Amino acid sequence: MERTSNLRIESSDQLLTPRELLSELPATEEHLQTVEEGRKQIEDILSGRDNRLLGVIGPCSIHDPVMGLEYAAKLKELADEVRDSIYLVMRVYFEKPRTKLGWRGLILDPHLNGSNDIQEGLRQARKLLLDITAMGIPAGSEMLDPIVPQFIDDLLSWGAIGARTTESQTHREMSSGLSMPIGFKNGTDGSVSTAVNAMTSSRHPHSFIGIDEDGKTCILRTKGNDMGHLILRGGKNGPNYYRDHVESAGSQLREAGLIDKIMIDCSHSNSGKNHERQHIVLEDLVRQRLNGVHEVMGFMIESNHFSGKQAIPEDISQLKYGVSITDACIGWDETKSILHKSAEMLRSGKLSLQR
Ligand SMILES: O=C[C@H](O)[C@H](O)COP(=O)(O)O
Ligand SMILES: C=C(OP(=O)(O)O)C(=O)O
Repeated sequence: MERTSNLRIESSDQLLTPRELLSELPATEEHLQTVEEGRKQIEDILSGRDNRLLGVIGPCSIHDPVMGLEYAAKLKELADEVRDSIYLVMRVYFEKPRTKLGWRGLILDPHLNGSNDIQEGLRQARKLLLDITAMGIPAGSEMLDPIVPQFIDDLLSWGAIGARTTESQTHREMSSGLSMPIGFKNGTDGSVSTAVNAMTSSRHPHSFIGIDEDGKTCILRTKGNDMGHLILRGGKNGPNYYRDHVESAGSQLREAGLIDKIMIDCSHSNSGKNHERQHIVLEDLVRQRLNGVHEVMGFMIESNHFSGKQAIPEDISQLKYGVSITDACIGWDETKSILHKSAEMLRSGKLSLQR
């Protein structure tokens, strides 16, 4: 075997098991109540029982848990202020898929220096989710590595499958066994049918190879996830948040017998990767909703303490506080202002969002 196998494996280090991490950092009744309440509110919005918009909002990626927690404290206040028209879930993204190469997120590389201390990354991620849910804020995250959910998914109220992995069999199977509602992004090429196919697949039971709480390889047999939904994020030919796109996607979903409530990603290819355009997308989707486009059920916004982004400096101590190290985000002042104005619009039925 040594002659033909593992030829490109440099080394392998044993990781603590999910059970070990969960007993080191256990969820209490308080955490579980936040998670369950978040899932219930999201399910109500997806099933049309709750008429509010769902907003998944937060940094493109978490690179500093302290900063993430400080963001959560601000979000808590804002969430309470807009709660009557918008239900907010914090975007707590720990894993980054990359177009080519780049920093892969807090779980993979918590020290931001390529040392890839994954065990510490998992610990920091779980600890932050405990701190956020203890504040009563539901959390959502992209599910990228199929082993990672065993370490953190008890603390998540919402999950996403990203544009680069919506077509992946592994991610469809994983989603079929996840306990929370899962949003599927359309493909990076703009293909909505990729996500519709993913939703169809993940609604059904699957059997695949995974790990259990003790890290033992096992056959996981899933029940299927009936809370899959579509996220329109634009594609290589431009945005896909306009009314025509939404209505056409809605028809595709109904034809496939799937949930026809759609989340619109205000960032990525819907903003042309220009964070300063996210408010335009938000205004448009709120207006659509007020004009009776019932498919629009929510939005995603990339927001941080301060706007823009920064490259990771050689000397990590030179990082600017509260600025994204992945996609550019809007800052907190703009976040507050556009969410308040959206909430006001939804409340009063007015069709314009003044900044
Ligand atoms: O939201 C995150 C990014 O858009 C995604 O991870 C791809 O990033 P990249 O194109 O910079 O690699
Ligand atoms: C990677 C992301 O988005 P997408 O999959 O749409 O590129 C993201 O939301 O962080």
